[in-house]
Amino acid sequence: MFQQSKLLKSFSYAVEGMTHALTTQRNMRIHFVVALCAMILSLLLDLSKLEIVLVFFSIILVVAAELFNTAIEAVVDLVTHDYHPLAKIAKDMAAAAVLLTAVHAVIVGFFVFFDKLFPPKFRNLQDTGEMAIYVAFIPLGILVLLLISWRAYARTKKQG
Ligand SMILES: Nc1ncnc2c1ncn2[C@@H]1O[C@H](COP(=O)(O)OP(=O)(O)OP(=O)(O)O)[C@@H](O)[C@H]1O
Repeated sequence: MFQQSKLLKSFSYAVEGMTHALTTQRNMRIHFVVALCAMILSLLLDLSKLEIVLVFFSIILVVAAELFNTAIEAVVDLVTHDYHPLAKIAKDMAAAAVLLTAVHAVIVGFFVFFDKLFPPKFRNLQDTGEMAIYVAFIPLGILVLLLISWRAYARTKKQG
């Protein structure tokens, strides 16, 4: 009985945290609306088990990252409201983590929903053209990684 009420309490704290994030964070509200649309689309379209798991995994990843981001922002603001380079690093990194999960979700959404919303027969693309759309993500990913690496390298050189 005692254990059960402890468990219920932990659950209610978690719901409280989620509610707080939803009330205070505009980005969280956007994530919720997009997640709702993705779930409704998943219901309407004929998705495989793996596709459903991927969609849910992506949603949970983004929401969890946003919760961590909000938690980090709260802790940083608790420590200081003055400008501090470490506060900036903490907040920027937390924001970067959310961005990464959001990019991942967009890629998963594209791979899962695109063909179902726009079946290949309604598009004027040959097989090679079809593949090119999907494969385009790879050079794009490589380009982004190289750009960030180059930026980091340039900064290290500048700092001596
Ligand atoms: N105390 C601080 N010291 C240095 N830079 C800060 C500080 N607080 C915020 N920043 C900078 O301002 C940016 C925005 O911080 P802020 O706390 O306003 O987050 P936010 O815009 O509300 O983020 P989110 O949209 O995720 O809620 C941070 O990413 C960071 O670069």
